[in-house]
Amino acid sequence: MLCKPSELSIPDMKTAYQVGWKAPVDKRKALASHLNMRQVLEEQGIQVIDYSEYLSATELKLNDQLINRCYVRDLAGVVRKQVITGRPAISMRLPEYDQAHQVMQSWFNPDRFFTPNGTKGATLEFGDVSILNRDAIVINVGKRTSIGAIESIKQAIFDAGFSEIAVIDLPRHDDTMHLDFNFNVMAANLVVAKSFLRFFPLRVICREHTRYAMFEDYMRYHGYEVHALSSYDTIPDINFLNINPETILISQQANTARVLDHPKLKQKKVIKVDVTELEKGGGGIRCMTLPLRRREIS
Ligand SMILES: NC(=[NH2+])NCCC[C@H](N)C(=O)O
Repeated sequence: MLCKPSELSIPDMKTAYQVGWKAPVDKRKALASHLNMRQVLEEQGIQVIDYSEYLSATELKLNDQLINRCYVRDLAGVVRKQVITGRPAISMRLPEYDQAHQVMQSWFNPDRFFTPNGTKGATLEFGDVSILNRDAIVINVGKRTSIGAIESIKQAIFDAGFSEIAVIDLPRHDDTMHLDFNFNVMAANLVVAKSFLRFFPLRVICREHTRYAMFEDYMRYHGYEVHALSSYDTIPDINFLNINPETILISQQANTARVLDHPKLKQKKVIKVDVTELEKGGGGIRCMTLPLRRREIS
């Protein structure tokens, strides 16, 4: 699932600063980048849906003006066959979460669509969630996602067949905001992470008990080597999308010589796409894509 960028341009640096963006944005350039990314995904055999195309004219009038609407990753997540809806930590994103959830709800069977009954203040943005394998899911409770939200989705995750929820608590800075600014899966046996994650313990919640594990030990336990980066350009380098197990879709701005410099990535097919204008809003390709259905791998 995607959503085209807003109909509003961000005219200058002062405005960009006030809305939490890095730079002014030209809506025409943003749309062109989006359509280009959409085309690449379709060429790769992915069925693409833009939720805004399912909104009524009145709803669209509002949606068109929501500057963060292209960052659909945060809205919801699919764990196995279960859709779980998110809840934003910043109120300017509330309308788009609501609208997208309403559209999505009409696509899925009610027993596959779970809206956690968020206890007060519980927030859950799916840029903070990463599925490691059939057993384990990693969630960052940092700047955007709260520990209370984990309580409300824990049972749904276990019911979906997972046995571990590994909770990390990353620094609450802009460049470490979501898990996917710091960490991403690169291959069946490789994850990329900013090197500072090495110092963080994870709280691993299981059905019956809780244990602690250091980040790298935990990854190793699940068969992943950590490709640790000590220098990086956060969004383009780390916020890429795995289109399928063989192919990575990454920003043109990414330093691929650095990010993809690993023996386990020699066979990887890498597709670069120019999303520079869209990255100015503080999100990258992963943030701009919400995978709903994935191919089962053996
Ligand atoms: N999954 C992500 N990293 N999303 C980034 C969202 C950025 C957006 N400007 C926000 O503040 O919410």
